[in-house]
Amino acid sequence: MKYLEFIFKTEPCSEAVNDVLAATLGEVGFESFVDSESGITAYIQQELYREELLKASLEDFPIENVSIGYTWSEAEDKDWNEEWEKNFFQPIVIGNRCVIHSTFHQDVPQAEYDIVINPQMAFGTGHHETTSLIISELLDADLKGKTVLDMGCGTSILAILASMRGADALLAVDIDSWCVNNSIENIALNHINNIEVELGDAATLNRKGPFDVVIANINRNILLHDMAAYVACMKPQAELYMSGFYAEDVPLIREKAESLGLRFTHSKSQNNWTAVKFVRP
Ligand SMILES: C[S@@+](CC[C@H](N)C(=O)[O-])C[C@H]1O[C@@H](n2cnc3c(N)ncnc32)[C@H](O)[C@@H]1O
Repeated sequence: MKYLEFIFKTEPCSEAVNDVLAATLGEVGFESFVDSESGITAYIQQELYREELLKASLEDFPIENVSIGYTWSEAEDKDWNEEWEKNFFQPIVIGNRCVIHSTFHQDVPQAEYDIVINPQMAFGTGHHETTSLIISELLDADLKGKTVLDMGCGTSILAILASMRGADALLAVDIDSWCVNNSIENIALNHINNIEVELGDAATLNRKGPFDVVIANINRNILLHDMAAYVACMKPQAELYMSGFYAEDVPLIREKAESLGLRFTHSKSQNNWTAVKFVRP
């Protein structure tokens, strides 16, 4: 999947301005944000980019007297891979119980659950708040013998942990063929044999399941759009864990989930990124 890299310059360049800019960009399809000295760098899937939406959102920027300029270019696939390996991906321990590392790491800390992944271009090393929040939820959940759907699986890190915690008959789905291939590789690296991987989106869920647990760490707009399809393949008493949005988006997510008959259990946040849990009564 091709990504575009946007370098935004903000004036004044403050943390508050850059946080609001990241939230604004998230609403028009941008996925990841890196702070820089003069603003932020943000990434969007090429096919999701709409110039008119970006311009309209910047015109409506909610803080007054801020000027925002940008340049963009195509992000090279191979650079992402190298960047991850060189700069970003260090072993991480979550909840003192789950370590995530790659095959190239030495001196990996010991933990109850040891997940090895080669992320390449797929999202999901445990370093992003949204992944870490869902991992914490899965460490608390009773997954023994449960059927699990991992929507937007990325590296399949969440499905792999769910399988290690006793879940059975898991399905991992991603819209990006890079993620599907990477998931297959990671599942094999962890010697797991009960996760199926499929390329697709919510449309592929027709007649799948029903599942005891559904996980979806994607983004606010896709969750709002696809939540009905997730609920349609949940058993009674099934749990739905979602992340990929900010604390201020919870009322919207909750309103949608409750309109589909789900019961809100709780939400948890890290650096304003938020995960929620719902149950189907
Ligand atoms: C934020 S990443 C989460 C990856 C991993 N589950 C984790 O928690 O680290 C979101 C993933 O959702 C995938 N995705 C985006 N839109 C999707 C859709 N409509 N249906 C399924 N997957 C989608 C992306 O390709 C990406 O791999």
